[in-house]
Amino acid sequence: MSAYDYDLIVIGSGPGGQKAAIAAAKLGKRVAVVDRHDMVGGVCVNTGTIPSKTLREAVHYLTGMSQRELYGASYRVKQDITIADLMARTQHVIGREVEVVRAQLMRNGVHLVSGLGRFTDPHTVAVEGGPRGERTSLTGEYVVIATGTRPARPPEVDFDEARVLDSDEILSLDRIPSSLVVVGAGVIGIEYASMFAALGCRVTVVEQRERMLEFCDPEIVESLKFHLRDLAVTFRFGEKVVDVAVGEHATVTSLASGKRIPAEAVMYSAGRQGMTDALGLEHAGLTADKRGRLAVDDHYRTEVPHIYAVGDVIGFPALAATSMDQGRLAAYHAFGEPANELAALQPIGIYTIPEISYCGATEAELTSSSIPYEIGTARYRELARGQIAGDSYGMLKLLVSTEDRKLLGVHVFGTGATDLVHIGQAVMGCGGTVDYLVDTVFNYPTLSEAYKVAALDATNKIRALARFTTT
Ligand SMILES: Cc1cc2nc3c(=O)[nH]c(=O)nc-3n(C[C@H](O)[C@H](O)[C@H](O)COP(=O)(O)OP(=O)(O)OC[C@H]3O[C@@H](n4cnc5c(N)ncnc54)[C@H](O)[C@@H]3O)c2cc1C
Ligand SMILES: NC(=O)c1ccc[n+]([C@@H]2O[C@H](COP(=O)([O-])OP(=O)(O)OC[C@H]3O[C@@H](n4cnc5c(N)ncnc54)[C@H](O)[C@@H]3O)[C@@H](O)[C@H]2O)c1
Repeated sequence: MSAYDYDLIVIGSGPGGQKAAIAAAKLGKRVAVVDRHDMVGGVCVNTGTIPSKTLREAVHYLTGMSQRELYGASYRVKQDITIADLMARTQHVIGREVEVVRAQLMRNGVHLVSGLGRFTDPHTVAVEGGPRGERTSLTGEYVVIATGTRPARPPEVDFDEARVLDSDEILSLDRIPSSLVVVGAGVIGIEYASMFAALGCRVTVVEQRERMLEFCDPEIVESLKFHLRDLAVTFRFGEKVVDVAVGEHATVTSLASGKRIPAEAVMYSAGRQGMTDALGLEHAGLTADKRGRLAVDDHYRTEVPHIYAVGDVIGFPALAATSMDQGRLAAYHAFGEPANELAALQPIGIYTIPEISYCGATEAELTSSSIPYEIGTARYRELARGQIAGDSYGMLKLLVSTEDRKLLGVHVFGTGATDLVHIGQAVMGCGGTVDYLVDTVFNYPTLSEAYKVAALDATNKIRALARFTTT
């Protein structure tokens, strides 16, 4: 008989928490997951990834954006798109996803305990605030903290849930604003900026840094900026917001440079804060940094060996995909189950309109490491599938080692980018060369054919160089 109620208590039911719980349950362990009744599935399902990606899909479909190349600039699936049109799809998908999470936990015998968890000692979690106000206390041999993050709110800004909003509240807007200031050009800011711009809203993006999405390929970021400017987005880089004044019908955002920007609404997407302040960390022997994040070792173990932390609460890369694997690996480590480390090669997908995705090295990284490479490019407009889909701006770029012809990086912009990237990831993961892509037959007409076109482009350039060198 164990001295504890559970072998594992997981705090937070987002991607990290879910996978930690299910991995432990599959090993025959007794597991409880604690989360608020209305947050099953975490930030991912309720306020973050799933709503934003469904909203994007609804915007993309209803605005007819992807078909305008074929049917003209005035093409729309629906003339007056309302917030209700957009939210109907979003709420439907959230509801389904919550059910999927509940069913998966239930059929694996994981107990879902409603409320907020707080340590009272290193092995005990008190749970308060269930739907009927119940309180309970659970003990566990191991604990996984997967409490994620919430939007960071600068203290000097008055968020009013109507005109000055964070990225959670943007989902409860009661109408599509005619103009919007987006503060912060991180991934969240740019994804929402592109959605509102596609809806015909005049968007101004204010970013204190000189550039946006610095980790991406600059050529692709330029293409995105070009597209967004074309949709009436204004960028203010190197500018800091110092004040937001709210009137009855509008807001005015003041920048440190003295500029003032009127807009119907303002959305803050200026980073996120770890959800650790209400966890009673002091009773567990833990401390968080000033952004609420917890430090872990290579096995996701905190400084208290039986307490693990996974997902956004441990910081970079703060993605749903990585959080899931961290949760699984934490549970395996706790219960001594052998597991491989995660592959170092991880993709990035940015669901702007149009979307961006990449995997592997960027040109800047290769240049600074003095690794010689050649570029192979395919433009969607030269692919039959690109023409059929009406995507004339998309592109795929391969970075190929001129020394051993290995694929070093793949960067995609346009339709299907976040799926297409995985072909390049698989080739790179297996140490493949550009010749594999040249020698492989792709379905025709597909966007995947871009790999072949880009591979031929790269090999033509490498051959030209080889001929020059040998003559
Ligand atoms: C707008 C937006 C868009 C995003 N888009 C993408 C994307 O396209 N792709 C991608 O990979 N990632 C995306 N992300 C990031 C992704 O959502 C996160 O990486 C992921 O949700 C983190 O998972 P997690 O396991 O840390 O838990 P989270 O999903 O953050 O959930 C944490 C859970 O813990 C609960 N919790 C907190 N404190 C307590 C407590 N004391 N007791 C009990 N429960 C508690 C919360 O209620 C919440 O349900 C996006 C995020 C946002 C905000
Ligand atoms: N597609 C995806 O994978 C996806 C989508 C959305 C979110 N996410 C995750 O969510 C995390 C958080 O995203 P985020 O965009 O909120 O955070 P972020 O920290 O990446 O970006 C915030 C930006 O706001 C700027 N900023 C802060 N204060 C400002 C001010 N006063 N004036 C002007 N600019 C200011 C910062 O310089 C920064 O560039 C990301 O790191 C990412 O991991 C991923």
